Amino acid sequence: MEYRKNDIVTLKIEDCGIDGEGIGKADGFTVFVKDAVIGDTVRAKIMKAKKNYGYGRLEEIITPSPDRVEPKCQFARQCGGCQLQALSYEKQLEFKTSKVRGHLERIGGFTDIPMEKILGMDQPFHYRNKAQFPVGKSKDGRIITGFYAGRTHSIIENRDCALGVTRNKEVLDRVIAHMEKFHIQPYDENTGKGLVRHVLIRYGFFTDEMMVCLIINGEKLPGEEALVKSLRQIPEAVSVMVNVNKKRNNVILGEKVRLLWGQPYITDKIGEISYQISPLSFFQVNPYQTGRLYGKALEYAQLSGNETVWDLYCGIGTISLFLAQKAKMVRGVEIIPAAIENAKENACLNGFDNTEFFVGKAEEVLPEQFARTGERADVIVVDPPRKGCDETLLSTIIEMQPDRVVYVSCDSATLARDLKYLCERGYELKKVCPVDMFPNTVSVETVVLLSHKKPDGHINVKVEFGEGEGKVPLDNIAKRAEEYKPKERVTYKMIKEYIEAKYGFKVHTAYIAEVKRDLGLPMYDALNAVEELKKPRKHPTAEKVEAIKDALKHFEVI
Ligand SMILES: C[S@@+](CC[C@H](N)C(=O)[O-])C[C@H]1O[C@@H](n2cnc3c(N)ncnc32)[C@H](O)[C@@H]1O
Repeated sequence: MEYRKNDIVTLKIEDCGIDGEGIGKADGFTVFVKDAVIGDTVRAKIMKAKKNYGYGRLEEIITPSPDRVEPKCQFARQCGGCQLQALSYEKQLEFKTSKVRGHLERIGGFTDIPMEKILGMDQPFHYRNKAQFPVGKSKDGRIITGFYAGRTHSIIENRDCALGVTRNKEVLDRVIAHMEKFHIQPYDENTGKGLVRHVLIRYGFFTDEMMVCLIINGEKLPGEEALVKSLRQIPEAVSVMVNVNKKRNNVILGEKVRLLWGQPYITDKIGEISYQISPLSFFQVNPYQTGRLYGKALEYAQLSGNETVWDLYCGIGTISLFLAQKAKMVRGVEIIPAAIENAKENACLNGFDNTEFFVGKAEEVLPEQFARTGERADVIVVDPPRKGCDETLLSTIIEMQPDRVVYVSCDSATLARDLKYLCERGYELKKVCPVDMFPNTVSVETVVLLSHKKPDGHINVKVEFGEGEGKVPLDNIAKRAEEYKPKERVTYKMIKEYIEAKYGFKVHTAYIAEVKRDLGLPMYDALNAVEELKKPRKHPTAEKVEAIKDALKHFEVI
């Protein structure tokens, strides 16, 4: 049956989408319902309808799922941060495990997946060591801070997020009081006017050191000394900074930082290793789980002390130093120069002399170094951003033939794509362990061990097809051929329709092509492609990039 906009449907929710939305069917018509969880029976109003599927707004929970729980945060439904707070933690872990498994099966083509039990948390709240609160104004003109409502830039006022540290509230109270006292205006995205854009707070869970950094649309903040005086009353404060961002875009941090008081970093520990973390550094946000994640990477690396290891996409050297405890030599590569400075400092701070760090793109540094020295690696660890590894890098790994590859991933779709590449060229999937770094959200981290298949000789096998003893039945071949049949081609039109239905905006073909290119997906030459563009090409906004990636995931392209 086909449904139209504004129709009301009753559904049993049977599945969970990649963004945590409930999925159910009404007379064969699939409906995605935000805020519905598996096991609920709900009434939903169709907001967008396509031929076979639509998007519904939750109107009523007729029978709640046995796995439904009361969200800890009163803003859980409006806020874009926690998509799964209404689902029991046990079921969240099941959802994440099946998300990873699904990607490995569908995108990677793996069948027997050596999956370990997901590493979850005992207390899945107040785990974030970093928070970035946007600052704005309420309808009645008050200065407010909180979080953006899902897929919008309107602020839900909340100084007490259930995922952040409880100290955040005191910092925000003091910053807002300072802004009111000195008549400082929050930044307005629409006009580009106003000063304070965000408040960034970082907290060292194992050292109790706190950094407060105000991101401002200017060089100076009125009453800087008074602000420092106020924030210093918080016993954990060790650093007060400003970050200058005058650009009119969605990127939170600018490049320039200025110290107002204290030290330009906080220190925190993971296991036995100390790290200095500055406002711009990438550092995992869940320190409890980070130790377990890195511990798993170290376990998979199987180091005895004689190995040469590369840690690619190394950030401030977090995994590198963990590995350096047990390896002969660790070489890290990272694109951000400041992070490499931190990595070197962190190596000194912890007394390691068996590390070396390179600034640059992993896909350029590794082939260059391999060509220059010819030295192979015993183990290669990769921890790329969501888009996964560049193909040049993967082909260099194949050439270098390390015994083991440990892949740490924050996006199981691109992970599956990259594993397929490596496993088609001599590697074997040995272990997969999902780690819940972000409870109550749909994200999941995964650690994977691949080992190199070393042929120890050749045997000749004679195969006879047909029926009868010792013969391979032709049915099996037909079955396998069916499995390998190419999937329906996903067209740009399908992607555009999906995005318009789900997000309510249109995306240009060129934008889809750009995202595909960035993800390293195969591109086909357009017949009408021109060599030079008359006008420089515009790029999609972050919101459109996310929508396109979502559509590519939906159609299982990634
Ligand atoms: C997911 S983070 C991992 C950082 C680190 N391993 C950790 O656990 O803290 C990915 C890192 O890759 C860096 N990066 C992004 N593209 C890169 C590239 N092409 N080559 C090297 N590093 C890159 C980012 O700056 C970021 O620090």
